[in-house]
Amino acid sequence: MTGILAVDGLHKRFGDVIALRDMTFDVRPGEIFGFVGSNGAGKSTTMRIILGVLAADSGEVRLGDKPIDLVTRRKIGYMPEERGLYPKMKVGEQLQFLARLHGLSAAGALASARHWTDRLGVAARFDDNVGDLSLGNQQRVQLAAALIHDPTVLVLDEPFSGLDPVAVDVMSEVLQEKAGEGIPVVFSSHQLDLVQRLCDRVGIVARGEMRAIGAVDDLRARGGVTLEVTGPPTDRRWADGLPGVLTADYGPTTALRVDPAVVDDQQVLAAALTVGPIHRFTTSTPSLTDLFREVVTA
Ligand SMILES: Nc1ncnc2c1ncn2[C@@H]1O[C@H](COP(=O)(O)OP(=O)(O)OP(=O)(O)O)[C@@H](O)[C@H]1O
Repeated sequence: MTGILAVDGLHKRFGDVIALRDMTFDVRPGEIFGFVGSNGAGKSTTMRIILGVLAADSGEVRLGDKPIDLVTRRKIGYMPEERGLYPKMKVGEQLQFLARLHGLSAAGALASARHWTDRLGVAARFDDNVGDLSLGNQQRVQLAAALIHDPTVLVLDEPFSGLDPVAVDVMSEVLQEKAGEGIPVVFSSHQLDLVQRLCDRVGIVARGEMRAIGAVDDLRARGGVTLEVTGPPTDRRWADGLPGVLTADYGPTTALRVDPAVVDDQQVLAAALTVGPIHRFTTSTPSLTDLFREVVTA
């Protein structure tokens, strides 16, 4: 049993730059947690501290109930932002070498290297030097390197950057599979459509601080719901004063910001029909991208 990965109150300063202020979140077993934020927000710094590559000025990282130490850190599968493979070493040799470092037997290391290169679609490159692979294929090998020792936690810094759509699908499937085995999975990404699709929960960071955290749908719902109505004449303020209608932006398509707990969409539709025919009536919630913009620019 892995337990919760808890990042608790991390502070980190580089000279005058405050990289992290009270960075706090947790990732539960079986959960995929998306870590998003603008460039320089502090994602890589947080991940490096989790891995112990960097020390925090204060705060703590725990796995289960215990502060993370050298032994528990070895159980983490990590994909660093600066990809750390040796370009002149063969794919298979490199993976076996990393597996042996994690304590696997020679036979176990070979089996694991074969398994992951096959699973990630780079089996044909087993005997090629890493440096001769395309960047996307190198990234698949980098993921294999993170998985080679059957980790009980996954911490991946921008695993999707630069991947083609097929590789994105393979990477997504593997992350879902590992979460399905009950391990905590955290990854950073700027590809918010992917984060929205894959993650159970998401944390949005800006300037070293966690600004919003929660299930993607809950965060989106917090951003409000908009009813869009196409059809009624634009000069009639037909929605003013209806229960649950917060603002109304009249036009060829009228956008109503509504409180979903109060509004009755059928009442809104009936009110619209009193002034003219309705051609379209839809509900929309903000995307993760809308929310991200709002949070990081606040
Ligand atoms: N070794 C370092 N020395 C000095 N400053 C650093 C160092 N590492 C990070 N920083 C600074 O700390 C802040 C956070 O950087 P970090 O790399 O964690 O951001 P990030 O969210 O991963 O960004 P990106 O999305 O661009 O990768 C930035 O202002 C960065 O310049």
